[in-house]
This record gives sequence, C-alpha cells and structure tokens, in this order.
Amino acid sequence: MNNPKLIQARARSYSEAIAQIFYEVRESRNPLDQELRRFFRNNKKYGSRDRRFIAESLYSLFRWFGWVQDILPISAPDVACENKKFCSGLIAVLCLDNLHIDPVAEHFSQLAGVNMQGVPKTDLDEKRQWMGKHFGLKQLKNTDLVPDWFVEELPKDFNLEELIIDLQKRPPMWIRLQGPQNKNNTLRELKERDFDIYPHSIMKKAIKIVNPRVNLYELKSFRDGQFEVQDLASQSLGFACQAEGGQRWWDVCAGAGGKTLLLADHMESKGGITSTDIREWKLDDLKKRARRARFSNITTKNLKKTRSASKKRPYDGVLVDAPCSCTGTWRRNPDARWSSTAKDCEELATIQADILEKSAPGVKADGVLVYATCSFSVRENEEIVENFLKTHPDFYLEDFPHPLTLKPTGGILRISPSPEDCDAMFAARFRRKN
Ligand SMILES: C[S@@+](CC[C@H](N)C(=O)[O-])C[C@H]1O[C@@H](n2cnc3c(N)ncnc32)[C@H](O)[C@@H]1O
Repeated sequence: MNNPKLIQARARSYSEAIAQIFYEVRESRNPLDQELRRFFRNNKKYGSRDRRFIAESLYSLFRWFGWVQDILPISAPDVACENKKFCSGLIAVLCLDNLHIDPVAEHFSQLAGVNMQGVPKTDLDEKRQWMGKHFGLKQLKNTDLVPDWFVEELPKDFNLEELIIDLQKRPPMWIRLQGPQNKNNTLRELKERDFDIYPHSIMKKAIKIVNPRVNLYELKSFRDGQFEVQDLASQSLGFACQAEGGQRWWDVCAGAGGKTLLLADHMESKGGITSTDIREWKLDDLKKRARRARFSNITTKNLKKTRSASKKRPYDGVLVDAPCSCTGTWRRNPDARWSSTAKDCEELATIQADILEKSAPGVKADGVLVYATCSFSVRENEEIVENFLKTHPDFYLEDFPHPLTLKPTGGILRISPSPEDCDAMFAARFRRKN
C-alpha cells in the first residue's frame, strides 16, 4: 500500500472511525469491545486489515490515556484527520505500543508534525522520557496510567510499579485444551497454521498464543469443541476447585460458562454441574458452548426464577465466581480503567457478600466452597473472606497447591499478570466442617 492517495483515504477513514468509537466509549462508559462489534456490524465496508488497525489504535488510546489525555481534544473533532491534537494523541499511543511502522501511522505523524525517531521498544521510563521530549509533557508519572481511586483499593504491600509495567504491555491470548488429550488435534492445527504457541510448563492444557494471525474461532478444532479461549488466571481456578468426576457442583455465577466448562473438563464429563445466573441470555451462550464441547452433564437455571441454594440436596462443591470490578482484566480491557469507580467496588462488595451468604447453604458437610474474583480490591477479596469466616464458623480455609508454582497457598490464591503474562485472579477455598 504505497499509493499516497490510498494512504490518505485510509488515514481519513480510520481516524473518523477511531474518533467516533473513542468518544462514544468515553461518554457512554460502554465496554470498548462491545462498541467495536456494534460499529463494524453497522459499517461493513471495513475489511479485516482495517478492523485490526482501528481496534488496535483504540486499545492503545485507552491503554495510554493517562498520558495523552491532555493532548487529545475533550470532545470528538469535526474532522478527525484535520485535527492536529487528535492526530498527535493517536500517533503518540501508536508509537508507545510500537505500532507506528505502518504507512497510515506515518501519515498521522506527518499530520501531527511528530518525529517518530527513537521510539523506545519496551522500557516504561524511556517511553515516559520520549513523551516528555516529543510532546512537551515533562510531568508524566507512571501512576498517571491508572486512576487515583484504584491505588486506595489495593492491599498495603502491593507492588504498584510492577503492576503498571505489566498493564502497559499488550496481552497474549491463552487457550485451554478441552476433552481427552489423545483425541485433541488443536496443537497440530495451531502448528500447521504457523501460530507462535507456548504451552505452560505446569498447567499442561494451557497454551499461550502471541500475536494470533488468524481468528482462532475459525479453526476446526475450536468448532469441534477441542479448546476454549480462556486466560491462564481463569484456568487456574480449576485447581482451586479440584472438582472430581462423579461429584455434583454448583456454579453459582456461571455467566456464559467459562468456569462451568473448566469444571466439566476437570470432571471428565462425569457427575453433574448446575450452572446458574441471573442473566438468562448468558446461560443460553453457556448451553451452546457445552453442546460444542459435548458436555452432557450440565444443567442451567435462571436464579431469578428458582429458589437459590438446594438445601435438600447440597453439593460436593460450590463455586462463586462473583461479579466484580474486573480490575484484574485491565490489561485486556484498558478502557475499563477509565470507566470504573471506587463506588463500583463498594457496591459490588455488598453484592458479593450477599451471593456468598446465599450460596453457603448449598455446600454439603465436608464439601468445598470457592469464592473468586478477577479484582485487586481488598474490599472485594480479603475483606469478603474475613467477614465470611467470622460469620460462618462451620467453614475454614483449606490449603491447596498454587496452580502455577505448586507452593502451598494456605487456601488463598492470588495471581498477578507477572510473571506468567496473564490476568489477575483472587480465590479462596473453604471447606465446610463435617
Ligand atoms: C465474573 S462473571 C462470571 C463469569 C463466568 N463464571 C465465566 O467463567 O464465564 C459474574 C456473573 O455473575 C452474574 N451475577 C450477577 N449477580 C448475580 C447474582 N446475584 N447471582 C448470581 N449471579 C449473578 C453476572 O450475570 C455474571 O454473569
């Protein structure tokens, strides 16, 4: 694509799309992935290459928003590619994510009058200095990349600097091989399609994929239910539950079933899982995914229509994968950094305590209860566990090996993006006294 007219037309069209979606997400606080899907559904003219450029630019804008918010115009410009401030903000984030080696990006740098020489590759301090030199932003701090309220939510001994370095990296994709390993053709298909794959050294079914070039959902092994896209941190929850074949489990907040399928796989499809949620449409997705994976031991129930815990026939295991502020997925969803608030954590903590309270009677004597969030917030994690133990003397924390290191956890699992290159996760495993 060296034709200058074509590059100019692309730059115009891309910048219009990026500006439209960016300001819509800022205003509506809707998730970026949802707005992207809606935009491309209504604008069929964009091919896969265009969609990739537009989507990556938007993820970069939100990832680095804390550093470029003073460059960008406050509201959507009339003509994005003629707005120097917008083009400056856009080229800054493309450079920060090393996505600037592209004729369209070069065009933005010319429009903005920015020299793209010497863009630092990885070091965050060097990137900050580069921003100071090229954009006159001398006062930038690493902590500007997360909102102030977030720092207050973290445990006292938390290494915030390390987390911020991780949050600024583009995340890889993790998949979980599913079903009997000897019948699973996923690895062969991924190799044939030239994917860069990195199987996890301890969790044998977890495979990291860096920069997938083909849509994973188009692969035959996916359509045959032989793998699911699931972050390593989510996958490790299976080892906190330790569900076994023949047991009965209740996945209380099952949503679209990521953890239900994980449990079913650990149980080798033997025994039963009851998957509930208050959102019926999510359970419909779960049913489709269970069919694709050929798991026939899953029953779904809308919690709004049924009485909650089964006291008559309590379960061997209950998983509460609670609704949370999802701060642990901010690397994957950088827009959420700027749409979530401390009030969300406060309100969610009340909901989480309530769900846990209502789920506990569903655990049989000597059964297991696992509480999990993908949040860093003490209010949503440690405080919920502490209060639950205080008010439920019939439960105690039970040790299990850390799924990624095999060290004892004392019953509490905390996973951070480093060193495994994944989302964050918090889990507590309780055992009910006999
Ligand atoms: C973290 S998501 C669950 C993700 C799911 N377990 C998975 O692995 O795909 C939390 C879920 O809790 C559900 N939820 C919210 N309030 C609930 C409640 N009071 N009882 C049960 N589920 C609830 C939400 O609809 C959402 O699907």
